[in-house]
Amino acid sequence: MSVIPLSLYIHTPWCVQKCPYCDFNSHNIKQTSDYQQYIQHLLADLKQDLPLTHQRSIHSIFIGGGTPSLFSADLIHNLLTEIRKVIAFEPNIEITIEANPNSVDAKHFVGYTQAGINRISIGVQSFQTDKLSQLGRVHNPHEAIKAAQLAKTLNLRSYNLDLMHGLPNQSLQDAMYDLNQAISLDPPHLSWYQLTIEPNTLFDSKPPILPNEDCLWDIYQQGHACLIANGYQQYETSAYAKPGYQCQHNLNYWHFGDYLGIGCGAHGKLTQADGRIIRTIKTRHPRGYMQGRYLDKSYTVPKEELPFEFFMNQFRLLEPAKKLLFIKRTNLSLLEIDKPIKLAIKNGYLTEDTQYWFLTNKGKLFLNSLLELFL
Ligand SMILES: C[S@@+](CC[C@H](N)C(=O)[O-])C[C@H]1O[C@@H](n2cnc3c(N)ncnc32)[C@H](O)[C@@H]1O
Ligand SMILES: C[S@@+](CC[C@H](N)C(=O)[O-])C[C@H]1O[C@@H](n2cnc3c(N)ncnc32)[C@H](O)[C@@H]1O
Ligand code: SF4
Repeated sequence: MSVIPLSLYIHTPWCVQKCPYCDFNSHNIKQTSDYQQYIQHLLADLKQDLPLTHQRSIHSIFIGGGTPSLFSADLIHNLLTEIRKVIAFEPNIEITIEANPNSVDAKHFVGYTQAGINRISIGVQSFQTDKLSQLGRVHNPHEAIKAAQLAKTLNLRSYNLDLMHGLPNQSLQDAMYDLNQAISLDPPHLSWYQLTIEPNTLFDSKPPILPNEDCLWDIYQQGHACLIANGYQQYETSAYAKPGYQCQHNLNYWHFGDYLGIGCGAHGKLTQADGRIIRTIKTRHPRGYMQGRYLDKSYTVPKEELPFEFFMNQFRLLEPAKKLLFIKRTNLSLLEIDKPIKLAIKNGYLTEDTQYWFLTNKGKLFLNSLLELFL
C-alpha cells in the first residue's frame, strides 16, 4: 500500500458571539481560562489517536473553529511544539489558522507566524457595515482591511479571505463591491461562499430576505468572471486561488487522503495497514470533551461505500479524477466499479481516457444522480 498523505484538523469550539447563519460547532465564550486546559485535552486526544497513524508524518495542519484566533500566540506555540514532539511534520508542511479580523485577534498574527503558522484564513464575510451587522459580526470593514494588509506583510506561505455572497438585502452591486475590495487586497486564496440557511440557526427560525434566484445567478456569473479576470483559478465550488496557492489541507480531503481530527466534534479518516478505512468522530460539546471523553464514535467504512465516498470528494474538484488515485486511496480495483462507470459514461455524466475520468457539464449539473450510481 502506498503512503497516504496524513493531515491534522484541530477544532476550537468557542466564539465571541454566535453568528445567526452559522451551524459550525461553536459556543459563546465563558471563561478564557478554559483555553489552557483545552490545549491539554487536545494533546491527550491526539495521543489516543496516534496508533491509528502508523508512524506517518503530517502533511498539513488546519486549526479551525469556532474562532481559533481567540487563542494567544503563546498557546498556539505551545500546542504546535507539543504536537511536534509526538508526530513528525513534513518539511513543506502547510499550517493554517482561521482568524476573525477584529483588532484584538489580529494582534496575535505576528506571534502565530513565530509559532509556525504559515497560512492565515481571515473570516471577512463582507466589507459593508450594514451587511456585517445583519450577519451579527463583531468586526467592521476597516478592521478586515487592516487584518488582510497585515497578513500580506507577514511573509506567510499564503493567506485566505472568506467572503460570503447572496447576503440579506444584497444587490449585485453590493456583492461586486465586496469582491472588488477583496481582490484589491490581493490575497493568494479567496473562498467565496454563497450564504446557505442552515437548519437550527437563528436565520432558519427568522429567515432574512435574500436576493432572488435571478440576482443570485447574476452575482455568481459576474463574480466568477471577475475572479478569473483577476488571475484566480477556481478549483472547487467555492475555492479560488492564484496558481500554486491552492489550500493543501482541503485538497488532501478532496483527494480522499487521510486526516486526524482532534477537538470537539472533529472527525477523522484513517487508512489502516490492512487497507480498512476508519472514521472517528469526537465528542461535540466542550463540557463532555473536557471531561476526557474524546472519542464519541469510530467505525470502519464498509468496502462497498468507498467508491461513493471517493467520488463525492473528488468531484468537488474541477480537475479530472485520476484512476490511479482511486486504486491507491480505496484499495479497490477498477473492475469493481466497471458497471457504474460504464453507466455514467453512457448517461453522458463522464468521459474517460486511459488515466483520467472527466466530469462533463451534464455530470456537474446532475452530480447527485452520478454519485447515486456508486451506491
Ligand atoms: C469557521 S468559520 C471561519 C472562522 C471564524 N469563525 C470567522 O467566522 O471569521 C468558516 C467560514 O464558513 C463560512 N460560513 C459559515 N456559515 C456559512 C453559511 N451558512 N453559508 C455560507 N458560508 C458560511 C464563513 O465564510 C466562515 O468564515
Ligand atoms: C472549508 S475549509 C475552510 C476554507 C477556508 N476558507 C480556507 O481556505 O482556509 C476548513 C477545513 O477544515 C476541515 N474541517 C472543518 N470542520 C471539520 C471537522 N469537524 N472535522 C474535521 N475537519 C473539519 C474542512 O473539511 C476543511 O478542510
Ligand atoms: S461564523 Fe465563525 S465567528 Fe461566527 S459563529 Fe460561526 S465559527 Fe463563530
